[in-house]
Amino acid sequence: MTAPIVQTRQLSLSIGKRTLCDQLDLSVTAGQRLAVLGQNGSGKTTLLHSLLKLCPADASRIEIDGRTLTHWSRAELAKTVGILFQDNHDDMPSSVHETVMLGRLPHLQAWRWESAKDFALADSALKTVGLENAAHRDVSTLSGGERQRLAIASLLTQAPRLYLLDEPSNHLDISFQIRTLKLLADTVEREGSGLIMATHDINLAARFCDQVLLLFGDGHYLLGAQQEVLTDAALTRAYGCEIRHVVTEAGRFYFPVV
Ligand SMILES: Nc1ncnc2c1ncn2[C@@H]1O[C@H](COP(=O)(O)OP(=O)(O)OP(=O)(O)O)[C@@H](O)[C@H]1O
Repeated sequence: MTAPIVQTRQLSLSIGKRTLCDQLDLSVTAGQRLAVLGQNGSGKTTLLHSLLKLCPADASRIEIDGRTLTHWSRAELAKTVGILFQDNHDDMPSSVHETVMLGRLPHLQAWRWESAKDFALADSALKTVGLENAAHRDVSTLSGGERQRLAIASLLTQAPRLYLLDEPSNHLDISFQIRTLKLLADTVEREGSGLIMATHDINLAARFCDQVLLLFGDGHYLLGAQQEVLTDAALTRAYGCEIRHVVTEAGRFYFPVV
């Protein structure tokens, strides 16, 4: 069996006195995609951030490439783990091209400028997300969806071994949601990297992820193959509203019953 890229061993996450998840054993191997689902405030972002030492958690219970997080420096983590934050605030004036080049920053050796390969990766990532004609524009002039695509291009330029995505479909229209998630899923499969995405979209999770972690917000969770976890009963319990599914020629679709 392939060694996990990321693994947690009995990881518990709490905020104040509230337990978000209790004794979580998750693992993502090369090519795997895990969706994290749950109500607002159930702990999805906290889990993603804990895997990158961005919030307090017991780092000795998290392993990246077989090494506990306690032994990873920030610089090493920046080369290996890439994160798409839920909200991208670009307060600094910079161009689209400068922003996408930031993805190469962790890979640059001290006192070395970007190489032709770095520029080629950035150009290719911009083209992939359809922003090649906006390279010289200031980021502040981009629409919300274009900013999200730029953030994804930066992540592709970083080419991490583990992709952590917090609401990757935010701001994207329905066509770009599908295109972007297909692109990320294909990238992960081709590069043998791993992906964990927090999302509110059960249908995107079902379509693009093979595993699902469903958080109930009280420390309990379900983790497993997506068909096993994404049952109407489990989703209804997790979201506190009735959820059902239909099976169509295009696949399984989930919807809330009003
Ligand atoms: N620094 C903090 N101080 C106090 N409470 C916090 C802090 N960070 C997170 N929380 C709380 O922890 C809980 C989990 O937050 P988290 O952002 O992980 O949820 P989420 O599942 O990603 O939510 P959403 O779907 O709304 O993005 C929330 O109730 C949040 O208010």
